Amino acid sequence: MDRQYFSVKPQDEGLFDINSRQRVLKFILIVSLITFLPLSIKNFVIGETLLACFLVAFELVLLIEIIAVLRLKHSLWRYKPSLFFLSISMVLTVDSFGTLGTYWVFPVVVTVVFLVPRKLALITNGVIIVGSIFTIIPHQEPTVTLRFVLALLFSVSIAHCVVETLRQLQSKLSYLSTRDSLTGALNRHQMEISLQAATRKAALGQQTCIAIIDIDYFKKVNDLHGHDVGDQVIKSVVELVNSNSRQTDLLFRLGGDEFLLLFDNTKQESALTVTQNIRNKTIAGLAIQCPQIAEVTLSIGIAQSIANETSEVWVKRADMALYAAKKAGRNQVKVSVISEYYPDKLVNIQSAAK
Ligand SMILES: Nc1nc2c(ncn2[C@@H]2O[C@H](COP(=O)(O)OP(=O)(O)OP(=O)(O)O)[C@@H](O)[C@H]2O)c(=O)[nH]1
Repeated sequence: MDRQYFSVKPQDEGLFDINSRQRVLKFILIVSLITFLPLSIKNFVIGETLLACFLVAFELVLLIEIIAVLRLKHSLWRYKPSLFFLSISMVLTVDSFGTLGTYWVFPVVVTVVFLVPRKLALITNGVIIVGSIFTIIPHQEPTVTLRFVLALLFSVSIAHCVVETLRQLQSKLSYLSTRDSLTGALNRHQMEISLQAATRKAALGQQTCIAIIDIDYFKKVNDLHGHDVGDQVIKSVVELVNSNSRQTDLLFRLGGDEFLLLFDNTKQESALTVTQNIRNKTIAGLAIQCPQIAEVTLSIGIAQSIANETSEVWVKRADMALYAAKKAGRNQVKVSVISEYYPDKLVNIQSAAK
């Protein structure tokens, strides 16, 4: 169950999440100012004007990009211009200073592997490595150039292996820390984050819905057939909900046999159709996957978002609709309708089609 929201392609991203990335970016900015700014001034003074200009351009673009990330929380150009100026600066450094210039290439290519998303790192390092090999040839004996090439490839390969291992570990950890281990549904912490985001969107006028889904008389399933069959029923319900909702809808396990489905930008009528469909398919679907279970049904409570409502109240309304569905005899969907006296008379529970 790789829902779009959480398949943020960690493998393709830089190694750091947005919070640690902010700390790393500040550090990079300080280090690059301390190292590259004096270098640019020195190159202006000794007459290496082209190299000095590229270093200044790199510093400037990086400065703008990092400030944008820190302030706006997103990158302006995904670091492409700064990486372009950096790669050209490296090639020009080797061209101007020969072997001395190659000393800069090693830390730069390794840093690029660690900090830049995989594809961009490959392109940047490709330009730096190929460019510096061609420019070092006139400065060096072929055997020395060969050593330089081998040492460079060795450094990049080792860095690449380490980063790939870390990315895979990061990806596994991120999966484990966001999911419920039995069903693979997202956990409560993720639910709080997603509901906060949804309420912010609701405040801006985008309406969406949540549905709380609960298996009816689930205790009896455990009591009659055992805990393992109970687990299988829970997993089957999750599979059914996932296969009957969109990739952009998110399913969270609230606990036990209760789940919350957050619809992406969906009106109440559509949420009702989807949940009715899930409810209808549950009985047939479970009969195939858990043949020992005669019948398992679902009760569902739906609530549409309201501008400036807290996520707690929104969930509470869905929960009240679910309670009404249980009270009305189970195996049905109920929708929470806002009374005109909201929030004093919080909700009316309106019966939906059985
Ligand atoms: N097999 C299994 N059972 C669980 C799990 N988590 C909670 N339960 C059981 O699920 C049952 C939940 O029952 P309730 O929701 O309180 O009640 P119910 O029998 O479903 O009845 P209604 O919800 O009122 O229709 C309890 O017996 C829990 O012990 C789990 O991970 N696996």
